Amino acid sequence: MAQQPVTAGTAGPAPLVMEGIGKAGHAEGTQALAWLELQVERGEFLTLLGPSGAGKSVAIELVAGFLQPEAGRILIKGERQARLPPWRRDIGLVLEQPDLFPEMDVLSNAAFPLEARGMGRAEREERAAAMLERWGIPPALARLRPAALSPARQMRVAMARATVHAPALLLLDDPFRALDGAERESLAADLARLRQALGWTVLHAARDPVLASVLSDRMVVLQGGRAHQTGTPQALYENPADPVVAALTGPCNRLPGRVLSVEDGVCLVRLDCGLEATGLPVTGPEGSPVPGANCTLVIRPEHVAVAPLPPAAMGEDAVAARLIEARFAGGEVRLRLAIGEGGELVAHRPTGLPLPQPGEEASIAWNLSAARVHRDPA
Ligand SMILES: Nc1ncnc2c1ncn2[C@@H]1O[C@H](COP(=O)(O)OP(=O)(O)OP(=O)(O)O)[C@@H](O)[C@H]1O
Repeated sequence: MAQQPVTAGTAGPAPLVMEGIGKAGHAEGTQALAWLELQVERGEFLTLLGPSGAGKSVAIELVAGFLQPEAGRILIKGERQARLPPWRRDIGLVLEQPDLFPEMDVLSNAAFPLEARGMGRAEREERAAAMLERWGIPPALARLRPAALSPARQMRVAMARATVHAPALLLLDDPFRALDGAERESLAADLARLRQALGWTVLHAARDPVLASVLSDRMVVLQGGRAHQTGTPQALYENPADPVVAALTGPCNRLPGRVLSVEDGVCLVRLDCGLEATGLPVTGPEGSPVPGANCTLVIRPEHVAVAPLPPAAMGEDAVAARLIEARFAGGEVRLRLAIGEGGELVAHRPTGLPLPQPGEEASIAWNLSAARVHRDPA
């Protein structure tokens, strides 16, 4: 009898639901995950973003079935997974290392999930060869052992193996981390293109916010084993819930200060370095600044303009600054500036603009409407 085509489904329950997941950590009394709740929708690319030790890998391993939660439940396409071993789950999995079977050739590696599901040799090899080609592995490499391939190509074979059977859920535990810049960009571009074309649903764990933002529909910032903030990459970048999320989602300046007044949705802050910043928008009820509260002003480096001019020549709201250092970084220059008394700020400016020299008089003009003020925790 002809095999059913292996394609992603189009209807039914969410590919992944994690409900109230708790998992004890290695150390006594610690929680690797504490009440993690999330749902990945069909065709969605969701990234768990967080620092080392946030619980990203534990979350992936729980979904894969290598670990069991002490609390909560995991459903894949509405089906409870508690009693299912990893090989019975409707998933594909790629870890930081390709972990290919060293004794099998490239084609057999990529065909393995189809073989495990009972598909005949000719058909599974045809499908695996097609998936390898989609991932940029030409037929000429099919009969080689994985060790004969570069690490980047091995990762592509691992991607083909994880997707050849069109799993309900593709689990990626930071497969980009060990790759160099160009390989990483190229693999990410292929992943973005293929998952769009083939409708894959992806749960991805990452530390690099830029790569995660490019790939993801939504991101969950994991901190201390909990979902700290969830949103689109842009929403998290522009409106982080607190300075911690701000720092995890991209470069930012975090300037300590005190709220002087709050009126009509904007506040005035006196920074610890002596400068006053006014016109700062008050966002969200959580951590909203109140007069007298200690706070942190968060501003991204691209919202700080720098010029080799005295403040009076730069504009009304310009602030005197002194350049500490400037570093060329491709399309931008990264500047470190001293402001006020003991304050420091990083600015990223497009290359080609006139910039001050180290030690020279300069000014900054910051776009405070793009800054955020967060009340410090009590
Ligand atoms: N199998 C396990 N059982 C219980 N706790 C674990 C297990 N593996 C890791 N942990 C603990 O869970 C916490 C989260 O670890 P995890 O490896 O998930 O972090 P991570 O966010 O993936 O970090 P990284 O980015 O460094 O990979 C750590 O405190 C770790 O010691």
